[in-house]
Amino acid sequence: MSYLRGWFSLDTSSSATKVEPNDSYPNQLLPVPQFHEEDEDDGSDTAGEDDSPPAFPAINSAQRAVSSSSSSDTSRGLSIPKILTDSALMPPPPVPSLAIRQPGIPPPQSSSSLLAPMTTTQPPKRLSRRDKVALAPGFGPLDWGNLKASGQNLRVSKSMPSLVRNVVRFHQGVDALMRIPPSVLKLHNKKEDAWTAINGKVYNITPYLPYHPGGEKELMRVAGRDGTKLFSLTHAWVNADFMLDACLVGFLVSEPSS
Ligand code: HEM
Repeated sequence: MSYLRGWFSLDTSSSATKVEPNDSYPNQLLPVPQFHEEDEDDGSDTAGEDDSPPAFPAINSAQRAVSSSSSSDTSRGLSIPKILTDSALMPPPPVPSLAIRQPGIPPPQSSSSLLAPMTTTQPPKRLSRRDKVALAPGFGPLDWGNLKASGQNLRVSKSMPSLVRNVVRFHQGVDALMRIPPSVLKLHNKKEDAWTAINGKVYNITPYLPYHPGGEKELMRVAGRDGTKLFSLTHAWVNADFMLDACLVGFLVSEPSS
């Protein structure tokens, strides 16, 4: 208890008694706890233990001095915040009338509108120039996904020359991909036997032709040659690696020097 005595070496009894139950002391300040001399060490281990917390802020602290120097709490913004009723709160924003909105027609002008700016209601000009081809029933993106997952060998096509088919099958059999120079790639430029190279990988695009959203004609423009540039210029966002993974036949290599 000696350390406690140190804390309360000042005249605690007098400062504590200044706080009357009805005094309007600031909310933040707790009344100074009463300190009783009789509680002093009486020889037993626990009898003199005082569990009452120390005054906070400390009795002589600057905080206490400042707060007790002013009589009005509200003058220093120390009042308890009031809970506002619904009617005293800010009204909610108006509900946007999305239902009346039509593409290309400006929405009603309102400064508080949450609608997207007008520019996004028009389709991008780039897309309107494109020829999106109506695919035959059963040839949508999901159907292509199902065909890939079916386990059917898409690296070879029934329509391709049997010699080519056998070479591709042979490589598949030994789990090796072919090294294809441009001169060989060039031979595969017909619908029934169409290969193209995208980012160094050579794909058999014949099975994908009826599934291509841009149409067979456009896709055939890259048959028998490196289509990386045209592919990227048309739709760089398309993941050819994923779309055609089941059609991979080999890698494009430079022409062997003989
Ligand atoms: C060789 C691999 C190719 C693959 C895997 C492929 C795949 C795709 C895919 C998935 C789409 C739909 C994209 C979308 O809706 O955002 C598409 C659209 C299209 N593709 Fe390809 N494509 C290929 C090559 C080409 C080539 C060489 C051309 C020729 C210029 C072409 C022309 C188009 C066009 C015009 C569209 C329609 C774009 C649109 O709807 O805005 N594609 N293609």
